[in-house]
Amino acid sequence: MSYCVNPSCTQPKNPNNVQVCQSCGTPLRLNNRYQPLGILGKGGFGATFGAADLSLPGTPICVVKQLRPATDDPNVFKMAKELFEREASTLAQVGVHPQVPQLLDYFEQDQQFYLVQEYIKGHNLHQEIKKNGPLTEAGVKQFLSELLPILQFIHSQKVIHRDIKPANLIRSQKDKKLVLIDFGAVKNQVNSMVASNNSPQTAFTAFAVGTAGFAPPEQMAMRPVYASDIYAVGVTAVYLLTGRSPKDIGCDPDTGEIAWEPYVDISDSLSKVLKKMLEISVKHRYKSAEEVLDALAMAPYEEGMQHSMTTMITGFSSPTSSGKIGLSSGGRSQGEFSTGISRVSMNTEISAKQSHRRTPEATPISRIHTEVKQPRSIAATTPASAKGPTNWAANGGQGMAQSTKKRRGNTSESTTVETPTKWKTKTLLSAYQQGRRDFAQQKLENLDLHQANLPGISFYNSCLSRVNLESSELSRADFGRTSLTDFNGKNANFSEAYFGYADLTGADLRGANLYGANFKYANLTGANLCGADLSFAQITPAQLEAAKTNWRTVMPSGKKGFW
Ligand SMILES: Nc1ncnc2c1ncn2[C@@H]1O[C@H](COP(=O)(O)OP(=O)(O)OP(=O)(O)O)[C@@H](O)[C@H]1O
Repeated sequence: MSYCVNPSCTQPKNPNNVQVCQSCGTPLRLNNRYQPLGILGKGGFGATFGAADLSLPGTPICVVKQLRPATDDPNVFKMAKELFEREASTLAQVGVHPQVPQLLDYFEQDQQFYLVQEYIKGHNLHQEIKKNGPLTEAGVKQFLSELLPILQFIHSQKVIHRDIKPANLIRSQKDKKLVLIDFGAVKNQVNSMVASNNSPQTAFTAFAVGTAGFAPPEQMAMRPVYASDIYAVGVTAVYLLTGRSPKDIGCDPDTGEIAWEPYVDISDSLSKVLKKMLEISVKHRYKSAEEVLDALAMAPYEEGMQHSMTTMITGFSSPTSSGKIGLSSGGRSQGEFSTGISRVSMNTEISAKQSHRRTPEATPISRIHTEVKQPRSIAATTPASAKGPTNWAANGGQGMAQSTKKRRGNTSESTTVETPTKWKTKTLLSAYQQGRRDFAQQKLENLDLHQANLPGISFYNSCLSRVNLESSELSRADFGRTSLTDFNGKNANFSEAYFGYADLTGADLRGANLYGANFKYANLTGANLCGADLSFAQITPAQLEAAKTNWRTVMPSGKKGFW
């Protein structure tokens, strides 16, 4: 089929072999090269088409965005054209990032402007949530650790996206990477021009500056800043956690803030980060993607410190304000990175315990820390489909190890800990195949998992010393605080995996794909990174110094053997 790009054509569908529209006579080839096949979306500024590039072997599919300047004034048209060209070069600049569609071409035809982009095959996050249900806390953290580095990159190129929302984030079918689409820069730039010209009829039709509910107030007032994208990422994270759009959540009538907190059941640390991302005032919001990544990386430490202080003051470990129980080591609260399902079951247990326990002298602090949040019914918020095996994040509760109660020291304080399951290669692979993704706090030493296909798995705070993961698929896996000493990760795919605070002493990562991996505060002493790909990885020169690298190692800069 050939699709007519004339917006007023009444019969845009044409047979494949015709050159001009049978209904309105508009040429069906753009720039003598692109054959529009169908419409993907339509707005006031133009439309977006899927098209075949006839000039290339195999006629690959691409995306053609049409921009219509609604003007008869030649001066304004000239200005719009200049702006379009300038913006096309900006899009070309950000399109070098592998998680942004590449700009393939741009041209003008019949007084309309066209941008040609790489076509990203896959579902967007709006579709994924509709199909599989909301994500767990771990899933949302994973999402943030994937998206924020893209934001870091585009901001470093002095570009503000202005329309971040679930529908503009496609999970690429090819490599499962998240791709940020729809840079609204062109139409918004032109809109600003229209606004400054004070002649609303002159250029492209003036349209929304982002999407209502996702865009912050300063952007709606036509004053977007980098932090405007951070706000939109925050709203997107809330959508992923709740499955609700901002319009279905509502806002605080006094402050104008989106009132999302009653709809989620997440750790205090993530809640704090989201709150700051969603600050109405730019002054109080995170200023950069890096600040958010830092806050997320520090969050477990902060909770650990808070817990230690409680222990010092009350003399024993007690539940935190969110109902989680601290570990005796003073580390992070158990279950902090677990799925919503596992956390709910743990809270239930605490609630039951609380009624039997002798409460310590009620100092204000102990009162705060023994307050237990009512567990929310997961069934009320999670659709049945979310529990099915296709949901990669919401079903971590499946096959959870049994909970037991332990007495600690002579304090008679009891807590709930998960008894580590004795995992074998077969049981772990089969649990993963059945949909389980949460393998946090497990003992998995010496397992043979070579060539395993485990994308998105969470081994948070587990022990994987000497595990064989050679040539395995572990993109986006969570190895936060995991012990990976002397493990074999040769030629494995760890793209965008999280290794924050992990111990990788003596790890073998030769030839591994570590694209975009996050090594915040990880110990890489003696780790072998020869031939590994560290493009866009978050790793410091000191960490690289402590590890082994060679001329084949692709450094975060994208260059071989150079920092
Ligand atoms: N590079 C791309 N690869 C694959 N699909 C794309 C790409 N760019 C856009 N799309 C899809 O095309 C459709 C239309 O996109 P487009 O950005 O033109 O408009 P929109 O998102 O409907 O509106 P707006 O730009 O006002 O947000 C969307 O469904 C989007 O997912």
